Amino acid sequence: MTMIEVNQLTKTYMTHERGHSMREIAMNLIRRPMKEVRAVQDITFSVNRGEMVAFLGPNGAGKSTTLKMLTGVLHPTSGEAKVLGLTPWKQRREYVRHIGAVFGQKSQLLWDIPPIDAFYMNKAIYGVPEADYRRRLDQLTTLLQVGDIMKKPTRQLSLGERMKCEFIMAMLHGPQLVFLDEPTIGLDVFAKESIRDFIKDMNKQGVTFILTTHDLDDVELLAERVIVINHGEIVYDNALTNLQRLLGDKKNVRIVTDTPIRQLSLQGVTVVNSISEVEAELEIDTEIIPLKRFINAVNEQCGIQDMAITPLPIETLMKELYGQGSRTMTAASATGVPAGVAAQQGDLSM
Ligand SMILES: Nc1ncnc2c1ncn2[C@@H]1O[C@H](COP(=O)(O)OP(=O)(O)OP(=O)(O)O)[C@@H](O)[C@H]1O
Repeated sequence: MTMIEVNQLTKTYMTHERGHSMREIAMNLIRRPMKEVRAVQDITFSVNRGEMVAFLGPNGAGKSTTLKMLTGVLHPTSGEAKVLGLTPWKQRREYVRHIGAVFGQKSQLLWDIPPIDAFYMNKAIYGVPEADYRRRLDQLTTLLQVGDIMKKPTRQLSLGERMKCEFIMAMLHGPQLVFLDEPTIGLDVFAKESIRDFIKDMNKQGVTFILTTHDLDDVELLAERVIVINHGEIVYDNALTNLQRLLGDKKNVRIVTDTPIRQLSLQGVTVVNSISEVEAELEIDTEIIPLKRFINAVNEQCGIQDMAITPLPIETLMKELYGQGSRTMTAASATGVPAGVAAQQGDLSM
């Protein structure tokens, strides 16, 4: 069942152009020309109930602008979005009852007040019945292992403790859809694990999540589907596992040899990190050189002492999509279908 339906959503900001030279700065005192910034352009996608979607892109790609429109904070320049059957920026009052949001860099708690009091305020704002509130608070505090810390003023909490309370705050009214913006930023490995486990648990219980993050571990551990936006346009919308196939059959190989690797000369093999004379990280294109041939050739030329073969790291995949790698590509160009359609087909026919 479709929960989010976005159709050709576009947002153009109008900003004042700033001069840099003394003359331009002086001219700006009299007249400041306006400039258009196309933050999001014609994006179309849909999300089903119960999905966990990572919404990714480099800095300035248009992620926050999209999330602001989907949470109803910002009006689009054109296009439509229906979330839970409502238009977020038009029916905001009704809409916010059904959604939650957690921002890693912004707090929804009140600095001098203990989280438990802020929770109670939210209960009143959302009109959550006492019995539902108690049941949810119990469940959330158990899952996140939050004990008495919620009775301390927020300013005394560690970042990990505060983030757990931010999640409770966002979930107490029982939202069906939750927007997460960098939910694990700055957390240590234990806090990250506990937050990620919590998100997975809530997702299993049917909550839909839209996750924006620059932490690719979050993506690998949480999201099955990835939407990548770049320069305001969707360049990939499909399963995370299919990203691998989009790049062809490339593998990452870490290798230790008997003789120096620089003597190795093979088509389809690139040294991405030279660790020592006899140890390196290679990227191999198995379409050009199948694994078996690669292993035989390396053994003959340099002698293999140790070797580990893994899929390309997600960072490499993302760099390619963000256009900083060796080639820029889009799901649409690789598959012959519009990026928004690719996910619904569930597979990339390559
Ligand atoms: N209020 C605004 N006025 C003018 N331009 C804006 C405004 N907000 C964002 N922009 C511009 O719109 C583009 C998209 O910005 P947005 O904040 O949506 O990107 P983002 O993908 O969230 O980036 P980041 O990962 O850095 O948070 C950028 O070029 C940004 O400078």
